[in-house]
Amino acid sequence: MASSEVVVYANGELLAAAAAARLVTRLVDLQAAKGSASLVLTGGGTGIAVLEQLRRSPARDAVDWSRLDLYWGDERFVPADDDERNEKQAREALLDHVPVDPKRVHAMAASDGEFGDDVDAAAAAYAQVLADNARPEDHGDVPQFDICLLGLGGEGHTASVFPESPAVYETERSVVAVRNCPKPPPTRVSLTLPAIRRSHDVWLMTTGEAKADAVALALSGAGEVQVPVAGARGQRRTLWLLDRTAASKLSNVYQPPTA
Ligand SMILES: O=C(O)[C@H](O)[C@@H](O)[C@H](O)[C@H](O)COP(=O)(O)O
Repeated sequence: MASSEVVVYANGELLAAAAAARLVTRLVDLQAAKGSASLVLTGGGTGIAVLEQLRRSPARDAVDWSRLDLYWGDERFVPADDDERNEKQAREALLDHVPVDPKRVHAMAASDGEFGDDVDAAAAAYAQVLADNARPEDHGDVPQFDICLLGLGGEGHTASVFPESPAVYETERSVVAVRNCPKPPPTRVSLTLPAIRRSHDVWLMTTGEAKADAVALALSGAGEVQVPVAGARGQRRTLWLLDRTAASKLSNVYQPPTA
């Protein structure tokens, strides 16, 4: 398993802008190499801020948006038009402004969608979407995502996988329903850690003092049951993109000058 890399930015604004620039370059390189790319989006303030910055980037349309496969790491199980939906926030921030191929945008079901309020059916259906999009070279029922973007919570959750929750113990399924989620809204659909680990690259992006303990625990070898983000590792690369406050409990990492 590759070691983690840490990059610290002076503040959250710079982190989001630099992560967006990094994403453009990586997607362009992937498309140059293999004609397409796959990206897993995340909810949360930092994840959406990166998409906002990507929309505003002068290099944005160097990406061939029509050859990008888009997935979500998790989704709030609420009506499609609810402002809490990660998909709605992603569309407003970026996807409605670029020419993505609708057939290649794989959103998780909403609670007023085809499965109604059956969140287990919604989770199973998304697992099937992943299986349907896995190729023989992926060796399993989950595509080998090129990049998986994730945020994290102060207690160590990532996607909607929380400490000591049923989801964190899941070793077989790629997607699960989450109930009584400590972070509202309470009902969600989430990739599991084994599914996240199918990614080539995992980029963990967060800001704020409140995340510093979880960052330090995850990077110092904490177990994934207590600190789920510690289990969010890429096959090839695990990249932590932090601002100075989120990195404040780390030693021997380069801290840039305050902007
Ligand atoms: O749907 C969600 O809520 C997210 O997927 C969640 O995992 C989020 O990324 C973290 O809670 C960080 O959120 P902030 O960046 O807003 O702190």
